[in-house]
Amino acid sequence: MARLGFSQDLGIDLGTANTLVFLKDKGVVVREPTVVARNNESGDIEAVGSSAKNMIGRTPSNISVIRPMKDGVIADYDTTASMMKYYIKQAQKNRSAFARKPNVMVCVPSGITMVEERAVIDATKQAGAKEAYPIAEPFAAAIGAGLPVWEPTGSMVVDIGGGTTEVAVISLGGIVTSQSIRVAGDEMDDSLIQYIRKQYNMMIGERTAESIKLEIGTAGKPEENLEIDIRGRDLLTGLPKTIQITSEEVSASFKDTVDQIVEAVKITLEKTPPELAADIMDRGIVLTGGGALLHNLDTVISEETQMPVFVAEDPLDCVAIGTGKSLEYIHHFRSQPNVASRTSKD
Ligand SMILES: Nc1ncnc2c1ncn2[C@@H]1O[C@H](COP(=O)(O)OP(=O)(O)OP(=O)(O)O)[C@@H](O)[C@H]1O
Repeated sequence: MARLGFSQDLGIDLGTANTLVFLKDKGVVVREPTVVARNNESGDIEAVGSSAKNMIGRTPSNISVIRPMKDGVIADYDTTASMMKYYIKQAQKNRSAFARKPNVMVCVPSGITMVEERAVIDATKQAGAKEAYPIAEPFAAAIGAGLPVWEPTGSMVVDIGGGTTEVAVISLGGIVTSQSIRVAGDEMDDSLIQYIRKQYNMMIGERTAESIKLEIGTAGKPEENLEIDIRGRDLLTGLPKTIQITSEEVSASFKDTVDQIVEAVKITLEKTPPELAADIMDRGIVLTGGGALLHNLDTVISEETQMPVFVAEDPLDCVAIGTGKSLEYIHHFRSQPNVASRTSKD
């Protein structure tokens, strides 16, 4: 039971696709899509998380489904703050009425601008945080993946989320070099939607595109050419129709995105000092984020870079676990904008 005046601090992975809340001593207690359904007339929130995601493409005119984060940053400030407030409440349902407000460690992309980072800090405070401490997403991902970030050894992490891919080399508690590109899992879904529109004159929704990716998507050429039925709207007749699509077609539509991810990894390796590059060669590159689960992506990155590549355990949870674990070092992070990369313990 919560003690008087006592509050459990939180780590939040505020992602483009998913938001996770880590409660100190408990682990990940909230794992929900970053989606909110709003009533256009009253402005009230109708649903948050999975129930709002289920409404995508299926709403009447008086309800809008909003994805308040885009490319790793806040696209709709008020909706983000309301959603975070809801998740913080959900994470702290056993909180005493007298408990102080929690301190919150919240992840931000490493390529974020000061204005974008300020918006994350302010939204987190508006959602109920006493103080909000930004932490660079790849740094949190590396901690969550169990990499030795505080040691004098090079660790390379590639966090492939919904909106951003973050590549970073970390040593001695700081980011030595990094790349952040606003291309990740959502871009693959978009490319598939565009491919089907051009090739088959058919419109599919983003939820359908994502489920095709999860079912038969691969990076590179698939080992087996699977075929599935998909349903959408014929753009010529306006009527529903079903087509068959193969895993080779799906994977070909992801090629541009996969190439951009590989390029970001190569650029980061080129900028890595030789001692650290040697460490990475020994220990390998670690992939985190939901995009790391794309079939064969580890093999493609390994072939292109000639480095060993591993997918972290629970890649979708790494950033949240990392934000939670860094709560132990909260005094090393300051509640100021633009400290994302200043993560040194000293
Ligand atoms: N099995 C899978 N295969 C391929 N992609 C997957 C799989 N599972 C999840 N994804 C994709 O991972 C992405 C979500 O990952 P994650 O939750 O790590 O992102 P996020 O933290 O919300 O985004 P960001 O870090 O960009 O802000 C989505 O694009 C989702 O479609």
